[in-house]
Amino acid sequence: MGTCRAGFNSARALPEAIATVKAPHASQPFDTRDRVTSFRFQPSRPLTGHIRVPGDKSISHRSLMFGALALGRSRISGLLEGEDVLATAAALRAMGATIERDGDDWLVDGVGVGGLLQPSAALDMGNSGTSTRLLMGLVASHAITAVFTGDASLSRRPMNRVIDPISLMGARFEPSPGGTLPLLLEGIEPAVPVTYRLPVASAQVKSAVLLAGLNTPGVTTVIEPVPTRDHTERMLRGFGARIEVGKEDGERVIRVHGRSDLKPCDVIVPGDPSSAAFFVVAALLVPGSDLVIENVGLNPTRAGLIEVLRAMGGNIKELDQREVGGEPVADLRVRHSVLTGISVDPALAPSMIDEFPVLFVAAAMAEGRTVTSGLEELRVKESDRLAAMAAALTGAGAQIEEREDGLVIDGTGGAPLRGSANSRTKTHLDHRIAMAMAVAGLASSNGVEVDDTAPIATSFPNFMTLIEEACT
Ligand SMILES: O=C(O)C1=C[C@@H](OP(=O)(O)O)[C@@H](O)[C@H](O)C1
Ligand SMILES: C=C(OP(=O)(O)O)C(=O)O
Repeated sequence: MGTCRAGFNSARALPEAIATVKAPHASQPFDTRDRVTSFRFQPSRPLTGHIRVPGDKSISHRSLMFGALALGRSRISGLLEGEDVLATAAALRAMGATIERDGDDWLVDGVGVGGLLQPSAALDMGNSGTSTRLLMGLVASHAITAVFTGDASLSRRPMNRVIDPISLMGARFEPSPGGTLPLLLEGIEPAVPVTYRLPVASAQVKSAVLLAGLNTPGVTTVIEPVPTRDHTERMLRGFGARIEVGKEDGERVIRVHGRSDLKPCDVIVPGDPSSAAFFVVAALLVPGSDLVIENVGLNPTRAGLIEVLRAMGGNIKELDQREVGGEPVADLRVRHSVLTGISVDPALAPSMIDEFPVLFVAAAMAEGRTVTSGLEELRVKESDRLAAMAAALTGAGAQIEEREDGLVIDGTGGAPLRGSANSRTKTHLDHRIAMAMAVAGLASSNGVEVDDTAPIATSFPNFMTLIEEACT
């Protein structure tokens, strides 16, 4: 097993190791527990004008990670300065990378593939599954030991999906019961290359294995039966990694050749389609709206929501289609539309996995029934998003049936939601629940109370400001 540099004694039991290194939580900028803020989202005027949502979260995490592994200086424009991405930045700094703001850009001075250093304290991942799982992959093929901690939501999420493949590569884990955080990871150098077929459609698991492969001699292969977001593949190519993507027997196969240098890059991060989604649905639902959301990333592995909303009758036009930083981008013009319920093809789920909470809001005001299925993954996000949205929308006056793998929603036919005045959405530390129900409030007749808006800052720090901008 891997040799341990100074800092951790890998033979020590996990709780003791964590007690020694645990970062003081209250001082972390991404800890939401001390600043619970409830807010009542009131019926809105039409959404109009032009807005710009912040940078893509997935691309922002990856630009910091790949910049940290490159030899030299990368410049990132449009980085999302949300708490999740800042957790990634803090962890990479703790492992030797230099990451600083430079005007509106961010500069990353990398340590080279294989050059990450032993962190001297636990890596606090806050609320961020992407930070945790991708960084576990990076640490796995270095001779370092790290403890990963997170908030109450992240500490409930399953990590065995990453522990399993990374253990095959030789890394050793001491997770908390059920394969959760806090966990200790003892990396190994050299790790063993594997061929791994993903048992679950997850870009985080795919990326964790590929990132472990970067510092592993030989070829690490991931077989992806169901395609998921492909930012890791696209960006690694941009950073000069030796990576091949092909199709074999109908499945995507990705091969990364380890131990080759990454070159620094200038990355331009497009606007996040998962953040734009809240404004797309708000503009579709609030009568009189005509809103342009500029610079939205429309990578086909992320654009499922737009396809579904159009199939429901949503008036969404792509203006000025172009390429930004290797990703398709357009400005979206969205006009109020009367939506019709549909049966959502479960094959589309990976391309809109984070957008279901707000799709459920759209469905709650559509004409007729919307049926969703194949969504078991939503139960292991920041919250159980099927249960949380079923409860929240029922409180807001919608007709919902919760099934094991999806929701069935009977819409109002365009009429605003009319919840009881004292019902309150429970967000369960989940930014997407908070924002989806904010949209429900804008389209309601008497408002929707959200119990805790603090988690919104994990992915969309200026959400409230943009609502004001679009609604006035
Ligand atoms: O790779 C990524 O950047 C992400 C992958 C998705 O998670 P899964 O891989 O768990 O589906 C998504 O829900 C998350 O917000 C970001
Ligand atoms: C699931 C999400 O993020 P993560 O897995 O990074 O916490 C999300 O942003 O909706």
